[in-house]
Amino acid sequence: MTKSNLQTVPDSITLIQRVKNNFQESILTTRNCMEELAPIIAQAAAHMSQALLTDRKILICGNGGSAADAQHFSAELLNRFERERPGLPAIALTTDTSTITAIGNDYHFDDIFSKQVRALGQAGDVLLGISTSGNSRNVIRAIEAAHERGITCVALNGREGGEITGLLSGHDVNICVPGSSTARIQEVHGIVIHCLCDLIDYQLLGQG
Ligand SMILES: O=C(CO)[C@@H](O)[C@H](O)[C@H](O)[C@H](O)COP(=O)(O)O
Ligand SMILES: [Zn+2]
Repeated sequence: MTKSNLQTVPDSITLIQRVKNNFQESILTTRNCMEELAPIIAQAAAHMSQALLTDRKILICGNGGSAADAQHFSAELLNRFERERPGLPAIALTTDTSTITAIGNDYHFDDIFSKQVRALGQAGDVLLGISTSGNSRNVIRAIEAAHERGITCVALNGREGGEITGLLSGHDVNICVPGSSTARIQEVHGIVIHCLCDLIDYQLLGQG
């Protein structure tokens, strides 16, 4: 973008008001789904704790900001959250550029997660698939691959849940954040991820 493409810089009052609008929307989106999502998040955390207590693991995938969320969650599990504890087995399927580029190049970008799920997943693991639209093909394929392997799926999605919602079955859990803004949905996803960490630690270690 060149300088001539730029609009005149708005005054700081306008900028401050925009910041406040962002905060306001984020607060509303979060408040609107708290009651509805709390029991669903608890259910997802129970599946994850059960997997971890039986020597299974958590696999996580998503694109863009959700790839960052996948890595955020795996880091909290592998290292620690708020309390001292041994590391917990979790793999963000978004990090190995050699694997991702090889699969994307030789097969299709839609397969970058599903091939890893088939290679690494075991029955009893949990897959956390993150997508604000619920329509990302590579996350959809990862869920299909997880089902083939007897892996429980937790979908962390948004809007009306997209295609992913229709794919879920059995013990799968659908954590769907209503709203139309990807950014606002992602902000709630951040809280959900920290709730999952908190509940997993509580179920594994008891009251801190
Ligand atoms: O973080 C953002 C937007 O806030 C973007 O990087 C966003 O995650 C990407 O456009 C993703 O590809 C969107 O995918 P999804 O959430 O619909 O599955
Ligand atoms: Zn983002």
